[in-house]
Amino acid sequence: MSVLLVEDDMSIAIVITAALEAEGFDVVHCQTIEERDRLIAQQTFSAMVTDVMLPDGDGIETIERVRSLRPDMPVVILSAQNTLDTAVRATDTGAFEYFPKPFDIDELARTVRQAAGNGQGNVHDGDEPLGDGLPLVGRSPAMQSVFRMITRVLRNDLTVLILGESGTGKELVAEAIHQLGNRRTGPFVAVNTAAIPAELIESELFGHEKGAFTGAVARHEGKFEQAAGGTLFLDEIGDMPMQAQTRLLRALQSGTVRRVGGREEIKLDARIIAATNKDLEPEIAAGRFREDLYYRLNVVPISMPPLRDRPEDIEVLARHFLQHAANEGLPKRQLTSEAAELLRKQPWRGNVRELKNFIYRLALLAREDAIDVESINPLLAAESQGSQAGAGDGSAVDIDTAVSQWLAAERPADGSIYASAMAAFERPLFAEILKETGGNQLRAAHALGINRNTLRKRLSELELDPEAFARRP
Ligand SMILES: Nc1ncnc2c1ncn2[C@@H]1O[C@H](COP(=O)(O)OP(=O)(O)OP(=O)(O)O)[C@@H](O)[C@H]1O
Repeated sequence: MSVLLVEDDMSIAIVITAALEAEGFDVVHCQTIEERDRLIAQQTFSAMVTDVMLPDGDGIETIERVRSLRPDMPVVILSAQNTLDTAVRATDTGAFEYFPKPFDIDELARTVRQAAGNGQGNVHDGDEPLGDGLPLVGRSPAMQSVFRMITRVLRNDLTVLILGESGTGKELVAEAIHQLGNRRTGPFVAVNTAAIPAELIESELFGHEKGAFTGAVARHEGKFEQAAGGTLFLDEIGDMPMQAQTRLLRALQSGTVRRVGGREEIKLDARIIAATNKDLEPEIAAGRFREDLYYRLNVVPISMPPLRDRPEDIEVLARHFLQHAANEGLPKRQLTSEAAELLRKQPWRGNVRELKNFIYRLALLAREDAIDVESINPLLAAESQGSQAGAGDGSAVDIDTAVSQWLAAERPADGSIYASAMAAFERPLFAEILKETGGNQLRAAHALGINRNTLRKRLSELELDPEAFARRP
């Protein structure tokens, strides 16, 4: 069996040729689209392995020519542009498989064997319009497998369960599946099942009829109905109350929902994507999560790796967020490579969300257009102080304790408690922000979200001198 390899990077071509020959294939190698088209017209191959960026064009854009001559030849696409967009473009061509570079050569060889053995390459019909791509970035192998999983569920309605710590991008993945998938013309309805009071969750999800319970003054459409023709994203599924879990399971099993207090069976027409940051197996063992519901939801699991396990994504994410911040009107900043290295070394316990917030703050507060280590250090110091202050019970800063301690120690005369408390809070707050901005009042007012004149007035009332925070050269 022979395989056509289209790859202009000779070192990669040599490695792939050796691996495929070891699998028993004859490898015909060429470096351009022109040669590819000529060879395909002359000869039949069991499979083709092709790079995307070739000297005379794009290997994906021109794939139709290959398809029209050899519709049944499986195609394996290799790409150095590790974006979700490329993964989607590649799979939308009907490619048998897509491999982001760097890839595991043995896996590639196994895949080619499988593809050639199958004799048919079309996973998708290839006629689908392409999605717009989404700003989901990442170059780590872990994110590349997330992209591949996404591409596999775009042309079907399988239920997807997205697992991962808070801030790893679960909701963004759900949106990507919706926006790039078959249901993109329908609505995307997201429900945070943990944020709805237990007694309201059923009526939120399934709707209710007028008079179903006290307060049900009118008929209400549930989220399942609202998502008809589109996608229903059930977030924080691990925190769903038991009774609602039972109703959800029944809905998924029967493919219908019934409004609370209603008789009518409404056909379910939404793709379900669920997500949780909880490890569901211990929840099942503890009797807090229904095992049968878990199996219903866990048809295609996608695991979002924590950011600390994929430091190679930090720099691309940081640059991506700086660009976004600039698009939203913040100053356009560049990151020096030393600064990127420093960001890579941080633990980012809040994952991508924490990094994103940090980058936006940096974009706002940095004094120079080029963000270097000196601009980052003070902000990192402020972050770690913040997290130490809240380290006691692992929660955020305990403001309640601070208030009661302050009242116990400093309680002013009745009638002036509010003003004194506000001053007590404002003083360290303004000092902290001025420290971050090196005494720049304009930036501080921006960061605080208050008018510059208000800030100036309050500083003078509090007898805080912004000059005291100016950075010394
Ligand atoms: N790979 C990524 N590329 C670009 N932006 C990302 C990526 N991952 C996450 N983000 C951004 O980080 C933020 C947090 O992501 P998201 O809300 O999807 O996380 P989550 O896992 O659903 O969090 P939670 O469990 O707390 O709901 C969002 O603003 C999202 O746009």
